[in-house]
Amino acid sequence: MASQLCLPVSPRLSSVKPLKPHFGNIQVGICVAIQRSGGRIHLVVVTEVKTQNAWVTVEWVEKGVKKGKKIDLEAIFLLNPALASAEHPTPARALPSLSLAPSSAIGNQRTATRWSARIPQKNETPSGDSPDREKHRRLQLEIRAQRALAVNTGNPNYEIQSMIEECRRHLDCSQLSGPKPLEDHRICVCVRKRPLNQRETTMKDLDVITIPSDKVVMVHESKQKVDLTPYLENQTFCFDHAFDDTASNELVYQFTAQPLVESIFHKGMATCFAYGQTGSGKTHTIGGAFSGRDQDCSKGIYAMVAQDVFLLLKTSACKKLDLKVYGTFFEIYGGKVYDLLNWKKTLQVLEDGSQQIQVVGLQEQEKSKYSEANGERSDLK
Ligand SMILES: Nc1ncnc2c1ncn2[C@@H]1O[C@H](COP(=O)(O)OP(=O)(O)OP(=O)(O)O)[C@@H](O)[C@H]1O
Repeated sequence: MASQLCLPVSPRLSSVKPLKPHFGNIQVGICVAIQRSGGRIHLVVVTEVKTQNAWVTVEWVEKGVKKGKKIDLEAIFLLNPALASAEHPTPARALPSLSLAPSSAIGNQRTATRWSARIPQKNETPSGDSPDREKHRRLQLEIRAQRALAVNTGNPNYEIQSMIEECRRHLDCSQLSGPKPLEDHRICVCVRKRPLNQRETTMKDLDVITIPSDKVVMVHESKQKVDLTPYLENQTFCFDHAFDDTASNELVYQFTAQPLVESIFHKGMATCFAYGQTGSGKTHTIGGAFSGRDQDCSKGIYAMVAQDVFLLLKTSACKKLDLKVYGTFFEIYGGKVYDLLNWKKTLQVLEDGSQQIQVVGLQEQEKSKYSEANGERSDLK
């Protein structure tokens, strides 16, 4: 069984020079596995071969930064025995290697030069190791190659996406915890990341947002150095709460609108609104998730607020106060205001004698239970 691994290489790595025979199949531009001092094995690209000194220079990108290292030939052959020629016998403790050769897909020097890697066939077991260990290593290499293939094939954003993933792997997540309840702020600003949708995933759009903690949003920006080496610039922004793309509407509600509901039962005034560019998830959050054209209104913040309002009304403290719930519903669209409970009647917004903004003539409806309040919105959808 043979697998193909495609890796993009940097601009300076594209020329392929044939080497003297005792260097085996090592040549500039190929990918080889190396072992770092910490024991981690990863793929790098050969950028220079020093025939006199028997070492090669390799490069790779880590945390968005290009790194390089000189490596002894012996160490390369140890991890990549298939690259060793007959004049350079494979060391006894050789690992199964990726047998690498430039693929035919060589195009634009800077971005499209690719290298293919072949996982050794089952009967190509290098000598010295037990069959079990050998099998395990081959499996690991195969998994790694397949993962790289899955991410890399045909993805023009592969290099920058890898940098973002590398950055995420190295983020200090030690302070990560679930969101904590709101402190007593008069204004609370929260941000929610929505997942990439089907179209964005198909187009292999970049996921440039990371939520490293419950209050921080990180935006990854792809930049280029003067020598055209790509690198990441990460901007961080702090908010009262930051929700990642796995957060549910319930969680968002719990840490945003729910404390406001409680405050209105203590003579407070509260406003909650969603703000964001089109398609960012305001309707999903406030109104509920869509399944095709149907919206599950019970999973939206509107419904959760209504539910809690009527629950709190039933508590003995509120019953004594004989409180009533009224709803109004209007839309601001194209600079005009429409009353959604009164056949979209156009309304005027004016300031009253005490400098309060009023939507003049807005219809108020009394609601006595949750289903009425919730049904009201569904009818209008
Ligand atoms: N957190 C999320 N999880 C899953 N899907 C989401 C999420 N947020 C948004 N979506 C999906 O993204 C799409 C756009 O979301 P939505 O319609 O809520 O955006 P919007 O901000 O209301 O856009 P507009 O301003 O154009 O009305 C919808 O298909 C929605 O189901």
